[in-house]
Amino acid sequence: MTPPTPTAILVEALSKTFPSGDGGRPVDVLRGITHSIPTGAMTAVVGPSGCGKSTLLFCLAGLERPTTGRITLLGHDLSRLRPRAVARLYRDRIGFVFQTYNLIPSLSARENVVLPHRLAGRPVDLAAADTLLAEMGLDGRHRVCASRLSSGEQQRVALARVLATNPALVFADEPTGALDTHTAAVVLGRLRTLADGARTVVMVTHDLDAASLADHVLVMRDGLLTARLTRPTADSIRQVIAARAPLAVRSQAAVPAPGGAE
Ligand SMILES: Nc1ncnc2c1ncn2[C@@H]1O[C@H](COP(=O)(O)OP(=O)(O)OP(=O)(O)O)[C@@H](O)[C@H]1O
Repeated sequence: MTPPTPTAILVEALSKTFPSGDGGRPVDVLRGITHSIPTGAMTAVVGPSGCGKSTLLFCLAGLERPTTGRITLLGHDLSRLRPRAVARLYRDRIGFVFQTYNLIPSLSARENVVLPHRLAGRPVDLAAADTLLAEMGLDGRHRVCASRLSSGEQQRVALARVLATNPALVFADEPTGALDTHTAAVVLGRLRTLADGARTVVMVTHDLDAASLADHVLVMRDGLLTARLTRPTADSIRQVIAARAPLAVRSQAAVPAPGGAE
């Protein structure tokens, strides 16, 4: 296996414009983002609702095609990758925890967790799936149909499904959105452990306490990256979001070390 490169994702001059639904002006959701996301670290993306966080995540993950710019994902230029190769990357190296969970409603929690292995024709370890579900606080729920699980339970099954494939890179869109504080801490702890184990985690979140567990925090506003913070506290992230100042000002003044902007 080739050793991991220090950069998991390289984003160059990324823009994304959506056509307007009502025939009006197109919407520029991402407006020129250049950044690199390091391997083996946890990166959180924060910013006001509608600033483009999920769109950025989907572009980074190869699930949304950029309007302009280039994304290099685990060493692959996404614009040159055929859909089958993207599918292979997902099968072998990437996991995505969707905001909408994307479970198969008619399958049990356990069958959802082992589904990627079944689809890939790999051996299935039901006991390991149950252990993961128990770790997510879903002990005894493995036989329950996904459609009968609460939102918070579905969210944790979705994470267990990703963990089951032990991916090199995990994307998570609001992974604690439906969870109470205790369960959110469990989920975040698991994502943190992944990064501590040299996996790459990229998470979109509204929760600044969750973001403060990340090694790097990207602050977005109006389709732009406005700050990059290293190991910031929740308060320093809040300050940066509130400051609405240009990046240069923010990086010198708003965030004290060690939570300073890069
Ligand atoms: N497929 C699409 N077609 C048209 N507009 C879209 C599409 N997807 C997203 N948008 C628009 O792009 C903007 C950014 O959406 P996005 O979901 O990326 O923001 P966000 O920061 O993740 O928001 P939130 O925090 O509320 O989830 C929004 O105005 C949204 O309506």
